[in-house]
Amino acid sequence: MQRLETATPIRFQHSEDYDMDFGDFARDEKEELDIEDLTEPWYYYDSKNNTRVFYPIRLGELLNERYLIEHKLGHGDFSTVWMAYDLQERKNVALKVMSPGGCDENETRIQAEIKQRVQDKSHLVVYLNTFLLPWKNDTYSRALVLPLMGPCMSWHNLTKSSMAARMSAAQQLLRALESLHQVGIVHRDLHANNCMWGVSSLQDLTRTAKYQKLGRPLKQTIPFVELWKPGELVRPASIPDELRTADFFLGDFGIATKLNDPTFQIQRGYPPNLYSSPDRLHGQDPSFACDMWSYMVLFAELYLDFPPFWNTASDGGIIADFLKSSAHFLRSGRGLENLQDVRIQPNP
Ligand SMILES: Nc1ncnc2c1ncn2[C@@H]1O[C@H](COP(=O)(O)OP(=O)(O)OP(=O)(O)O)[C@@H](O)[C@H]1O
Repeated sequence: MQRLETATPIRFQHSEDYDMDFGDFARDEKEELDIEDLTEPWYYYDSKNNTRVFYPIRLGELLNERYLIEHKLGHGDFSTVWMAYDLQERKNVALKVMSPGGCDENETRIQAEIKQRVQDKSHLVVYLNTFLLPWKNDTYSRALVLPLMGPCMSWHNLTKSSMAARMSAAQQLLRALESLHQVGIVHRDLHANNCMWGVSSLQDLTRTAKYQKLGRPLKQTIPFVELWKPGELVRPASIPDELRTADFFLGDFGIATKLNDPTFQIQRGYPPNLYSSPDRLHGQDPSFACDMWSYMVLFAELYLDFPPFWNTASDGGIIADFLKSSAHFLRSGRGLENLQDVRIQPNP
């Protein structure tokens, strides 16, 4: 069996974790397309014409002499998120590795503020630790060590949840927002991908057993870019429903800000249109109201299984969408068939 070689001797929980099995490389073009469909685009790693370059990482790499990268969890516009095993504390964590010059400074600062000032953090995904990863020049990528979460909110998992579980999620999310607003923090990016269910502990499992539950990683070397260190595109883990818990969390504070504190710069950025309050499009200052608008969209989604506005590009815009979804909702539960075809002329 091939062994993991590192400068410092490391201790694993299970002898088989010394194994170098970190998933499978794609064998053909179809598997490469499967990966590319679900991962960050390769050109995010290219420093040419790119202001937010991603830090290349590969499975099996040991970061900060402590975090062994075992799987991929997801990515955003500013980061990649990996499942890692913390060899020091012997637990699974999520590592959010942010590209320099994006929202990294703001997210770290807001998270520090949350850690220090927010009383009830039980529904917020707040960092456990943070460290810097050096590039070959004087640049650094900031990594946040986060508690490992389950899947994001999606139609797929809502349809498998009882109404009681969905309303409990709505209540937990409202508590998360309340605890932020109490200290003057506005999230500004509330949407389904930033809301996550909890996950049952994978604590005592070997890496092989974790791969059996989450799917074996499928990976390819980052193509087309001349990298300064090795890196891989990895298809994210798929967390099965049986591992999802009823706990609900709010994460991603990249564009959050603190009201009435000029030392916090307002980051550019919006949630997806579906969740964005109209005042944002008119350049209004951040307020608690913009979070509450997005919260009500999420609440409607939790209640109905589908978002209240889903087709804003269609004739009639957002008002028509709203009426269409109300009609759909009323028809499904209360038998008002005639509301089916609501059409409104676009406002000139
Ligand atoms: N603690 C966690 N545990 C498990 N998965 C996570 C965790 N944090 C983030 N993820 C996954 O990684 C994805 C990207 O994370 P996040 O939204 O924080 O990145 P981002 O770069 O700030 O994104 P955006 O472009 O939306 O601002 C999430 O949608 C989620 O799937």
